[in-house]
Amino acid sequence: MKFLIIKCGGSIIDKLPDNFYDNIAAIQKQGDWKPIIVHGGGKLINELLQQTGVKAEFIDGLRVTTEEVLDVVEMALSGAMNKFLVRKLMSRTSAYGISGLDGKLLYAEPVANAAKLGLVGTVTKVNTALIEQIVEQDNIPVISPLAGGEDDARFNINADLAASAIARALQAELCFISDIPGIYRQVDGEKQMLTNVTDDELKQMIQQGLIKDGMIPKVQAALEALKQGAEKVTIVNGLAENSLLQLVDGNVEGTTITLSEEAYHV
Ligand SMILES: Nc1ncnc2c1ncn2[C@@H]1O[C@H](COP(=O)(O)OP(=O)(O)O)[C@@H](O)[C@H]1O
Ligand SMILES: CC(=O)N[C@@H](CCC(=O)OP(=O)(O)O)C(=O)O
Repeated sequence: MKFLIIKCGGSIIDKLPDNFYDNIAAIQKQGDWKPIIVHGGGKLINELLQQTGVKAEFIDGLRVTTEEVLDVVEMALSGAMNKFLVRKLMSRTSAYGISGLDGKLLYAEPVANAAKLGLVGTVTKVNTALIEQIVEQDNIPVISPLAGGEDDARFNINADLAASAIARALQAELCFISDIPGIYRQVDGEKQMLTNVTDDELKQMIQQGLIKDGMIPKVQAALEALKQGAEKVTIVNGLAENSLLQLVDGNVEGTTITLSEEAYHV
């Protein structure tokens, strides 16, 4: 079974065209690939926090998470965002919404700098059997990035990193759908969209400050997947017509991230 992890960012979910969901259903029907959705919802979390007067702070693209913030994160991700996506797919095929907390789908430990980030976790275990069971029953799993932990702990997981952990555990292909059509390099005010980029180039771009904010965990997630054997990770323009069907046909409209030549020869 070949799995395709499609990570949908909260920045774009409300703008994705019907054709995007049609493509997911078509891919499932074709049968070569088993699509799995992992979603974020950062934008909605920000809006809800703003309404309650809590300030949203980020360190390198990760949200500083207190218990109070985590209540909102859980409500937004495992509630509204998850069910929105399930409904979109239900009219085309069968989908099963599940939080990473349920059935220990995602198990995490506190992140290294928990002193600053609070209740943010690093995924240490993925219940692949549970995901496979959902897929075998012809459901598309729709996963929200919350995780359980020791005792009754719960963690906020950046959705890009959750998608990468799931992709690694299932040896799956990973693609990101975000509010940008790909990774760009901005030099002297001019934006250049990159069709192909290597891990070395990305590391350099982070150092140069050319990759910022939410793109940092996305790139980190991509590099982790590549290190663990993924051939390529893509950032796909979800607004383009038939973007996902083109992806499974090997034509990416967006950015393809691969390991550098040197890395292949290590
Ligand atoms: N070099 C870059 N190329 C593309 N996007 C970048 C880059 N550096 C920073 N970004 C930012 O990353 C954002 C995408 O991350 P994020 O807002 O977390 O989206 P999502 O909700 O899809 O995960 C873009 O909207 C853009 O502002
Ligand atoms: C730890 C952390 O940053 N968690 C994220 C989880 C949601 C997310 O990643 O949503 P996007 O994919 O829309 O960015 C957050 O609280 O915003």
